[in-house]
Amino acid sequence: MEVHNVTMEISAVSPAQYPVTNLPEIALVGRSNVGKSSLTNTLINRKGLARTSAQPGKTQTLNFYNVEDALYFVDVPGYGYAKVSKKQREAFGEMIETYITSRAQLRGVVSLVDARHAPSEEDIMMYEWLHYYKVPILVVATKADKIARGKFNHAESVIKKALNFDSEDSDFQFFSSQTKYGKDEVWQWIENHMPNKKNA
Ligand SMILES: Nc1nc2c(ncn2[C@@H]2O[C@H](COP(=O)(O)OP(=O)(O)OP(=O)(O)O)[C@@H](O)[C@H]2O)c(=O)[nH]1
Ligand SMILES: [Mg+2]
Repeated sequence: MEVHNVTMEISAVSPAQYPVTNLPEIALVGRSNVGKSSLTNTLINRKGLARTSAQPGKTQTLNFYNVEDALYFVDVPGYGYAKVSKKQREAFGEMIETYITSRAQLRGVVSLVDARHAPSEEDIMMYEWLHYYKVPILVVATKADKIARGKFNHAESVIKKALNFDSEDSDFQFFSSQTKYGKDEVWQWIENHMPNKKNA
């Protein structure tokens, strides 16, 4: 998709604040600092629309980015950030769970993991949980610029094995917001999950 117009439309913590539209939505989930906001910026060709930071825990609400009035990207707070209080972590968990289980126009979830490491317990739980709710999942192994191409196959099999990856309803893609590797493929996946996709 050629993206010209993007606005950060709504910051929400509860369903009453979600945008009232029927546009399809794609959510981005993953550990804090894994690169969700960077992926958002890369996909929409903006350097700093989604706030990124070397400090984890930057994104604290569900941020709805209206892309070309065609869909929303929903940037979700990262999990697994130790410095967030237990209470806040529970509130984040509830916010994400409510969104994913109740949002009719959610078309798919991009679940980010770090290409360099085996998925964490929380990555595995997130994948199992999305899978349980039958949400289409694209596992994106990000920061791929930090590993050599020759290690891609190995890294992919480590990640898929740990996740107990089910290729029936999940896809996998390496990605780098630094080199833009995988950007077209991620867009293609998103477009394939739009209700009005062409050539369907
Ligand atoms: N080398 C490299 N660094 C990346 C990549 N993606 C993100 N980063 C860096 O990782 C850090 C965290 O990126 P963010 O996009 O803010 O991460 P986030 O997942 O949105 O984090 P939270 O909002 O805390 O959940 C930043 O310093 C980014 O510059 C990538 O593909 N390659
Ligand atoms: Mg973020």
